[in-house]
Amino acid sequence: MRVVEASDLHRSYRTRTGMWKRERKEVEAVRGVSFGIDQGELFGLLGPNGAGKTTTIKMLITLLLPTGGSARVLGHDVVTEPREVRRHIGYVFGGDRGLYERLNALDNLRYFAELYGVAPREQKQRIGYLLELVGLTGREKERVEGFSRGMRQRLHIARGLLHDPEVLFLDEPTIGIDPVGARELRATIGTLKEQGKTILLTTHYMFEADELCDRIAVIRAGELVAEGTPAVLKRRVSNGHVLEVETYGVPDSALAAVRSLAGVRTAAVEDRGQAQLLIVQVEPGAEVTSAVLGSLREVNVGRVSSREPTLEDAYVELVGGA
Ligand SMILES: Nc1ncnc2c1ncn2[C@@H]1O[C@H](COP(=O)(O)OP(=O)(O)OP(=O)(O)O)[C@@H](O)[C@H]1O
Repeated sequence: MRVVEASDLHRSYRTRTGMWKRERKEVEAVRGVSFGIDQGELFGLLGPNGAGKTTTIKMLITLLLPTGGSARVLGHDVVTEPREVRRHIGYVFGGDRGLYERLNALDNLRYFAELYGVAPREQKQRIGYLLELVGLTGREKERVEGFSRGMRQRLHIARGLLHDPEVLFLDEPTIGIDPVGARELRATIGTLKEQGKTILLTTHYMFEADELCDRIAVIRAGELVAEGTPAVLKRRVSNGHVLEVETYGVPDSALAAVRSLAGVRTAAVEDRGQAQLLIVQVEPGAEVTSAVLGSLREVNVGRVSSREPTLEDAYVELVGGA
């Protein structure tokens, strides 16, 4: 049995637009999404803004009813058995709402432990353990209003784990957190996985997904466009290599010339301070370096390098144009 199973999930929203002449509009946020997550797996759901990730998660955690299709968590239907589903899941949304600012961390956790029905005699030990897990031991007597974003986010995770759920939904948990804090949070997520939790994670950081996820699904405009391990996605989309050329002012004609070369799959330009980076996805087995440099004869060229494709390259190719 799969721990999380989404079958042809649909969700549309009715919205009203216009101040005077009110028009009803229907937005199809999720259009037939299916996937499964196995016990102990860390599954990543990736996609651009507005792709339907949060809407999908909200249906799985029983906060939103599907308008079509179905989903089960640990065998329980999210529509007909929401209480059973909630008993076994925890969720953490990025951002810093949902904590009591005037209370300290410990009292926040005590309050939510009570709310989630954690037995009184277990509360003390459980809260102590979670404070340790998220690295807030020693800060628990401080009011949340003085906490940094990273500390709040760690407290959110502790809150989501109070009732020791088997399945965790983490929606952009590292958003807005500094690199050191984000790294610590990733380590915490890794620990949870080692403990056997089944986790669904969304993130906009591709290296994070690559580092943490066993399997990834990419969603675009409400539909899944790819699914597989990070390695498979990288190979499936970009089984060649990537050539990077540092340049200073690439005219469109030169870019077009590079794109039309045999062996070049795609080429794009990214700004890097004063310079620009020309990123060329190369077909497997093709050798295009001298031809690319030939197309750039009129252009000031800096460092030239070749590298393996990253998950971000694969992602950009998958959702390109979204
Ligand atoms: N309550 C709502 N009412 C109307 N439309 C909504 C509502 N919530 C989401 N949408 C729309 O549904 C679509 C999917 O939104 P959703 O929040 O699921 O995307 P997302 O992939 O989580 O995006 P992000 O990466 O920005 O968080 C978007 O077009 C959004 O505008």
